[in-house]
Amino acid sequence: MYALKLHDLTLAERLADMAVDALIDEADLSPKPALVDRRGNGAHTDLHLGLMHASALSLWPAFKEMAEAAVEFGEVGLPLREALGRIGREGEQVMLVTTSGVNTHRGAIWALGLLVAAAALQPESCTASAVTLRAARLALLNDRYAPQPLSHGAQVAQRYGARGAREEAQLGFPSVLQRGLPQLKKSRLQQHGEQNARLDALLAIMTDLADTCVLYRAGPEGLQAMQQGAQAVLDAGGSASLAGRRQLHELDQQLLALNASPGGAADLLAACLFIDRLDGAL
Ligand SMILES: CC(C)(COP(=O)(O)OP(=O)(O)OC[C@H]1O[C@@H](n2cnc3c(N)ncnc32)[C@H](O)[C@@H]1O)[C@@H](O)C(=O)NCCC(=O)NCCS
Ligand SMILES: Nc1ncnc2c1ncn2[C@@H]1O[C@H](COP(=O)(O)OP(=O)(O)OP(=O)(O)O)[C@@H](O)[C@H]1O
Repeated sequence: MYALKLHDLTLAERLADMAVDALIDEADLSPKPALVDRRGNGAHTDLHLGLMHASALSLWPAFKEMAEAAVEFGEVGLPLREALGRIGREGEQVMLVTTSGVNTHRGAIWALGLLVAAAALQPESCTASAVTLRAARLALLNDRYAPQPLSHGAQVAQRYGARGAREEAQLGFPSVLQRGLPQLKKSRLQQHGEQNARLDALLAIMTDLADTCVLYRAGPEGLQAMQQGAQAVLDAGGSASLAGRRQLHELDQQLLALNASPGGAADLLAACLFIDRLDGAL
């Protein structure tokens, strides 16, 4: 009887494992303000934790296929970009079948798909800055086959001129590189515990993000409440401190009252956890 060893997995399989792990860790992290977590559904009537897990697992083949496409094409270019677009759209259909039509991970497929492909292109060069730069170069290419639906993100981009998921990737994930990852490392160094460090990373992302989920559901008022409330938690000492926890509870209540779920920030936390694990892992 042989046990399957980690290094028996292909590069694409290991990257798909890491992407799904990041999604499950994000979903499980609690207490996240107004998001689905171990406590409940947050501001979502149509989501729950089991659905987030099932959705994350259903995306494993899509992430694997994206990594395989990157290995096959071997360089950043339109053929790879358009293959990723096709696989991403197919992954979205699998997600929607799994969830009976509910959007659980649309933004996550986009962000993690690009990052998985960027990692597979050059596994020996997977520092945070190297992998986000390659992901940005992929995101900048125009997929000729992408449909142009009037998505929630497109609607608030028109209404408020907000920078959404596409631009965040095209800029090389500044919310992850400049906010999430530094805060994750800082809170770990302060011995705040891994769960608190991850919550602090999510809050750091929320302080500055134009989260189009929040803008669509609650307008600029909701976005301001999210950004300022997240900053208040960090200023009070972060999620590991009692004062920070009180602020976090207040932020949760405020965002729930506004129906303002920061789904974009949650996706970027998953991206942050993925990148954090990538460095030196391949
Ligand atoms: C670019 C995407 C995310 C569409 O973006 P758009 O803003 O138009 O759509 P939508 O309103 O549905 O929002 C997408 C999701 O992004 C997340 N998000 C919201 N705000 C932000 C933000 N500022 N930064 C990052 N993510 C965000 C949220 O989870 C949101 O639900 C993507 O779905 C897409 O275009 N896919 C096409 C298929 C493709 O090319 N796939 C490639 C896979 S690598
Ligand atoms: N833990 C989480 N809880 C809730 N949303 C999350 C979580 N993690 C990631 N998300 C992201 O949030 C998005 C879902 O948010 P939302 O329901 O506002 O999207 P929508 O489909 O645009 O809006 P609506 O629900 O109004 O139809 C998904 O794209 C998903 O990637």
